[in-house]
Amino acid sequence: MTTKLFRNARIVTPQDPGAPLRGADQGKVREIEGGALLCRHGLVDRVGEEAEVREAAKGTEIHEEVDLGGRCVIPGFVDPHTHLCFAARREEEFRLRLEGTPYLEILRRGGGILSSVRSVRSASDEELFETTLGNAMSALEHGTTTVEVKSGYGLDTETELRMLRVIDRLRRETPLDVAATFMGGHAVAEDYRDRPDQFVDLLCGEMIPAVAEQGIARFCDVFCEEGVFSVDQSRRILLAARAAGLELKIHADEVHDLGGAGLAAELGTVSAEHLLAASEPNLEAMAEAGVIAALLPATAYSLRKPYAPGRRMVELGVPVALATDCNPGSCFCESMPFVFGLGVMHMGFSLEEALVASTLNAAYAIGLGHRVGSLDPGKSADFLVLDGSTPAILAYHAGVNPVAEVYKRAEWVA
Ligand SMILES: N=CN[C@@H](CCC(=O)O)C(=O)O
Ligand SMILES: [Zn+2]
Repeated sequence: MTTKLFRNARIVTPQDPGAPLRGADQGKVREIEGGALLCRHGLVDRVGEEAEVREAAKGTEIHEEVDLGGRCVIPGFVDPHTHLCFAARREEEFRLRLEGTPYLEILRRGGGILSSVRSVRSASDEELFETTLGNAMSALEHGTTTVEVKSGYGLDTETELRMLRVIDRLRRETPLDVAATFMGGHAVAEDYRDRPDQFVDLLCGEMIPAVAEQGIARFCDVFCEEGVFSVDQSRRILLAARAAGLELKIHADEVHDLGGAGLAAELGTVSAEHLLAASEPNLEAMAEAGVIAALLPATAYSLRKPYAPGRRMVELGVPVALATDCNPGSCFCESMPFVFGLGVMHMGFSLEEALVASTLNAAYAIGLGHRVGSLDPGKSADFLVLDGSTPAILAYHAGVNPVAEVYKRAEWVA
């Protein structure tokens, strides 16, 4: 382990007050011209103007100095919502959607998520890992240094556990920090199509206890949506998960305003996802309960839906995070810069608000705010060198990868 000094950078980072930023603070960042970052044992030790950092480092042996050429440095992206563990793409379905078939109609016909369930069940562990690894490495090249990954293409105990083991292998074999989420409540399994409550029984009575016993997931998530799980069924699943020691997330009001955002507030989930159709009173309730909105604009783009009311959420005081939702159906996108750009161009976020949403608040959305998401002393030295001098490059240089270099724990990884 060495001490490294990264210098000649324009550093832009949120400063962590110990909680997600919201309301007027959603865009609060620190900008340091001529900045330097002193890293020790893979952690941030000092950050500030170069002279100040050097002064503080006096007497410390610096093993390596890196000149970052005046480029912009931001914290590594945290992607707090993905389904990137899958076995096969669904290009044909994308074509169907372009031709007008709604996303939920494809699921109702046995395609969509259920088609991914069939391909995951028939893939070997190695095949599943290879595809997952490819998606994760692409995310890393686009600046994601910490990622949440959900199961949910198994829908039976054995395959859900298998997915979670693959996700755990991703954590062990790549530089990424990985948060695992159990999402057996992603759709009603085909065998249970006519008896969804029995599938909920299976989730609560068998799958959740098995996942909790193995300790391989931190969160439990559920798809609360018309034709998938009702608010009551979602509540049952989430309460069983909480009783088993899992933390909660919910896919809420993605297509219809079913009241998922209200359930998130009622249960005090860590985050609520999507929220394209959420009602204003339920968003107010989320603000009151401190639930983080994990917004997924690349999904709105891919589904050709109106974007979630991100600006309004900031006004209401809901802490906002951004994520890719990378999955083979509704949104095949592993690029946080693309998501950042959509947030700025279509959701009314300032550059600083989008930066906080995709770093610090995203870290809090997966319970890792104390370790990653900002360049504060004591946190993991995860940072990106952008191909530009300000974070504007992320939205301005569209359709390409504006991330020039990726460092994880102060090591160059991409
Ligand atoms: N909407 C539910 N789940 C995913 C899509 C999963 C899929 O289509 O495979 C989402 O968040 O968009
Ligand atoms: Zn999702």
